[in-house]
Amino acid sequence: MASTPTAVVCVGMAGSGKTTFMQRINNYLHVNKKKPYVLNLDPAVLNVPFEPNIDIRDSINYKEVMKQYNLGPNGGILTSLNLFATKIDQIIALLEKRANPDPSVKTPPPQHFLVDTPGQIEVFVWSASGSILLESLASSFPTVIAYIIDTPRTHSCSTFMSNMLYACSILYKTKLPMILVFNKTDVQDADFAKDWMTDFEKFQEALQEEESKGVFGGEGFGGGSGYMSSLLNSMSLMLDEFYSHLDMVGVSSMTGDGIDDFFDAVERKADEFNRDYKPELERRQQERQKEKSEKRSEDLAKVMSDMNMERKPKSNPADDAESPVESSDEDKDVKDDEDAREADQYDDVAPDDDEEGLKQRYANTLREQGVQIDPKDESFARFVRASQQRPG
Ligand SMILES: Nc1nc2c(ncn2[C@@H]2O[C@H](COP(=O)(O)OP(=O)(O)OP(=O)(O)O)[C@@H](O)[C@H]2O)c(=O)[nH]1
Repeated sequence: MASTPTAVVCVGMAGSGKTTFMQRINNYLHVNKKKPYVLNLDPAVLNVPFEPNIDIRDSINYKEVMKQYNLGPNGGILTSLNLFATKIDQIIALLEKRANPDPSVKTPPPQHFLVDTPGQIEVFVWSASGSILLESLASSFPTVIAYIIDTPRTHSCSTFMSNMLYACSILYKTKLPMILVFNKTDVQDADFAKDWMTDFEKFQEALQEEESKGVFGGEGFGGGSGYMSSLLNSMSLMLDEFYSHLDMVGVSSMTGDGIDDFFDAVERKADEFNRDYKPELERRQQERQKEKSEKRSEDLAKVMSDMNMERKPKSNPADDAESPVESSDEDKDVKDDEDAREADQYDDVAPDDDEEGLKQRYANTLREQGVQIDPKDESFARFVRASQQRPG
């Protein structure tokens, strides 16, 4: 039986090598005769070095969105994603069709959906449309986040910690299994990262070394403060639990090194998704459904109670007092109703005013404004009309 394809969503900071990594894994799967299905969700990318099956740029013109909505680059990407998210049902239907093709179709279904996302990581991860896209994917397929990290730029303790905190925030936001992909290992080996993630003391040693050399903060920041290093120390302790939920791999998108390890990690994370995340996802969906239906019943109850109030028969004066302006007495003339409604717009009567009292108040007000009117002969609507025609 064909297994359900796994969706691999690549996120990472601008320049971390996401697109190059996508190209590499796409190529790897083609070579291994496991042709993937590829989605590009970056509306602003000029050239994609692979052939996406679904491309946001085919349906959304990012430059036109910026022009029409008068937006800057980030607003343009966000709005494009929002517009694209409105089509998510069609996209998922298409992916499901790909995953379960007609038996007459010769080509085997893909085992992976590869998803490239915008370089502005926060636009995707923290936007409503990003959540909709991820949740919709995860409701249908095992979904794994590949967080791409620029290894040479993460070599100092503080940049490493910043990156880990970002990854942590993505994990808690998406609630999906995550693989940390330390990219560009042809330039900088990722062993240091593995050490720091598995051995707290090694991270502390590196921290002390950076401090003693005066290169704390890396890349020319120099110095640092005692406060910063103790903060980093505590954070690395706190992140210990977070690291235990992650898989990390070192790869080079340039040379292809480590890509086997990456797909091993994808398999492990897909199993983890089915075992741990899926039940949780289903529980959350059921909870949301329950909340929705409770809210609907609450709203319905409110509407019903409002209707009851309005529909109270005018059988005794006490009822009249409750609804001074509008009366839905079945026998009442429609014209009267219209008059009452018209007057209602201008009315700020206290709940215990009766109709006569209301007329009198209008008459008094109009008289004060110099309009002479006999309240006994006039409907509310005429009062209102008169008030609109009042002198001055
Ligand atoms: N040496 C080396 N360079 C890499 C590797 N992967 C990517 N690069 C380079 O890193 C730069 C950024 O790569 P991209 O793939 O465009 O990065 P991106 O994250 O998609 O960038 P955005 O489109 O801005 O989000 C390019 O110059 C790549 O050639 C790698 O494994 N090794």
